[in-house]
Amino acid sequence: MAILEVEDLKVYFPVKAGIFNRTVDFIKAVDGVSFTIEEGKTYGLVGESGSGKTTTGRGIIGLETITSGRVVFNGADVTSRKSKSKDMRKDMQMIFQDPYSSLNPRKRVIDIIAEPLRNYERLSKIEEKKRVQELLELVGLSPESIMKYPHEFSGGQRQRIGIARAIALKPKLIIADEPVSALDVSVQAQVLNFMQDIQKELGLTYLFISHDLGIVKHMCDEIAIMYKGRYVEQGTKYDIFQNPQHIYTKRLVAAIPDIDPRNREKQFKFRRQVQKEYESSYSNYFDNEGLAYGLQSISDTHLVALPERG
Ligand SMILES: Nc1ncnc2c1ncn2[C@@H]1O[C@H](COP(=O)(O)OP(=O)(O)OP(=O)(O)O)[C@@H](O)[C@H]1O
Repeated sequence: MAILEVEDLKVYFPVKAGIFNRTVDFIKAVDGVSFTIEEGKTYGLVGESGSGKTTTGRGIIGLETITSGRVVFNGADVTSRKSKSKDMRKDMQMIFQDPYSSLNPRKRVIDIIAEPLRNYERLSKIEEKKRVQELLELVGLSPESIMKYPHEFSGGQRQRIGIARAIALKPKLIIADEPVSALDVSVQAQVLNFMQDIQKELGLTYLFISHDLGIVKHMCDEIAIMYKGRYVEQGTKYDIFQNPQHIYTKRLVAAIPDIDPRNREKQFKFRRQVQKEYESSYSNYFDNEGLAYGLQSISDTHLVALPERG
């Protein structure tokens, strides 16, 4: 069953200028994005900085005003802020990139994690403490940490606190925006594996936003590649990694480092070949403004932004 359906989502930011502060242009941060996420799956949104990934996530959850398009969550239209019911706000949560700035440094762990509970549930102080301790245990932190402050934890532990807060209300969908990119490489894998464990345990669905194709390969069932607010390609993990069709995707895939030294020569050749193809065939893949074309379907699961044939 589809838990999230996004149809032709656009989020434009006005550019203002002059003494009258008039809108002279728009930044098309998200420019017509459509996708569906099935319950229990992880859908990856990949792209370089500024491609519109974060704005897509923020638009869906209601942190950014949607210019046009439709968002359907669990069968209900939640496109506008007003249409987002209390249940929807509970069922859709976001994990942010930077565990250092997203946790209030002046609040104790108990207050950070209990905040969503206080907004939505009426628990006694004793029940609340018990729930927060259970959540801490679930994310692998000691229940005794409830009186500590964020600075007393490492980066990986802080992200676990952010995750505990996000799962406190037992949401259905979590939008994870670069959840490990602020962490040391050594703790990234731990947090990612832990996210997969709780996904199974709690039946969560993830919209997983990342610039790192290697991480997305590890985490996601379906993947979309974004460039300047538009999709260049969407498909299953196999479609994107074994059969990339858009030159932009090919470049990203070719750039993933292969840790096996025996593959180095092969990878180097592949990279050179892709770069040549990029230079010689750019106009086959991007329009006059350097934007991706509309998506064409090349199989049941695989969409590629190509000029219309004929
Ligand atoms: N509030 C805003 N006002 C104006 N422009 C914005 C705003 N938020 C984002 N943008 C612009 O929209 C575009 C997309 O930004 P967005 O943060 O969604 O990209 P991203 O792919 O998530 O990149 P990053 O990984 O760097 O966050 C960028 O050009 C950005 O400067």
